[in-house]
Amino acid sequence: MTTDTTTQDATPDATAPRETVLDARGVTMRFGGLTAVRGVDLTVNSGEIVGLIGPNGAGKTTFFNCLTGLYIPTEGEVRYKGKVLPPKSFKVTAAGIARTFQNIRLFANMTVLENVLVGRHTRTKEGLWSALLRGPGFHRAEAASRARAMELLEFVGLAHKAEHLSRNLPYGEQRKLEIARALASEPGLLLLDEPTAGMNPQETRATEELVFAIRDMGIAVLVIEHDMRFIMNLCDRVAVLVQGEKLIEGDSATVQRDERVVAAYLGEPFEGAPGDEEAAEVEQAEAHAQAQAETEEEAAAEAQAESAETTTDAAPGKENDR
Ligand SMILES: Nc1ncnc2c1ncn2[C@@H]1O[C@H](COP(=O)(O)OP(=O)(O)OP(=O)(O)O)[C@@H](O)[C@H]1O
Repeated sequence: MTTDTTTQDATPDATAPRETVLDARGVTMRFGGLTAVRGVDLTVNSGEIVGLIGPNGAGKTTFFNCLTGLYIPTEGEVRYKGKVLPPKSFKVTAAGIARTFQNIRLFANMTVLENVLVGRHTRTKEGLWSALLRGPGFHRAEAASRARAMELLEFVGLAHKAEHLSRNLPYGEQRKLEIARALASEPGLLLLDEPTAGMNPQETRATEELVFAIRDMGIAVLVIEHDMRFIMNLCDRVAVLVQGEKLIEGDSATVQRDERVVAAYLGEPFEGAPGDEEAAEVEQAEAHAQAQAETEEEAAAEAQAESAETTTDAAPGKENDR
């Protein structure tokens, strides 16, 4: 009976009305003369896993940084559950958005458990005096935090390593720990920046299951990833960024079929693609260089054949010695 209730509570009701968790409108980010993100709109609703893909340098991480207060967008607005987000990352975390980083950012000399406890600080109500005096309130809060941190480690499969130093974990487990730490702030939206980078296929598969489980806990997910199979299996919706602009957004099948997306990934220019002319110039130069190299090779082969004819009495094995 108890188990049934828990399962039902954890699984989002597909018929329940969707709430807009994240609403980014016209987000633009310029660095001097470079526009890394241009006028991007994106929403994430409760119960959704949304993918953000695009070639290297497309602006995905910059967009994430605009959502999490690391960057203040040059233009545009980001709302979380209807409220405009404050331009400070710790306030964004307190509001309910947590993230992981492309380059893992753990406290290497802290234990696995301590890393998760750090992630709980935005949810700990005990103030400075309580912490200094270490009164009963502090001890109660600390015990509750540790219990929750252990639950989260259990959830990601790292409870047995709670007392290990985080720097001693294999790479795949460090990524899991980053996720546990992000979950420790009890977010309503989790942003994952390349969660499977450097993972083997089994670890990637396990991460897929983990993200589904996070969604089933009632947390909406926005994920950047280069592994297409992972994205297509996982996401309800996928948005594609190319050179800072949103090229297309749709379900996995629609995005996968779109020839502009295929072209952007394979590096093939599509009609009207930004940088078309430059790509054509590079192609032309490469073709020219190759033709020249072939002509030189032919000339060298001819010269070699001629010299072989004039030295017919060369000792056996001479050819190999050269
Ligand atoms: N702080 C910064 N200052 C100047 N330029 C930046 C800064 N951050 C990013 N850029 C530039 O903005 C563009 C987008 O970079 P970004 O890292 O957001 O792309 P990305 O899609 O996340 O790439 P990748 O998939 O390789 O991680 C790049 O041209 C990058 O060099």
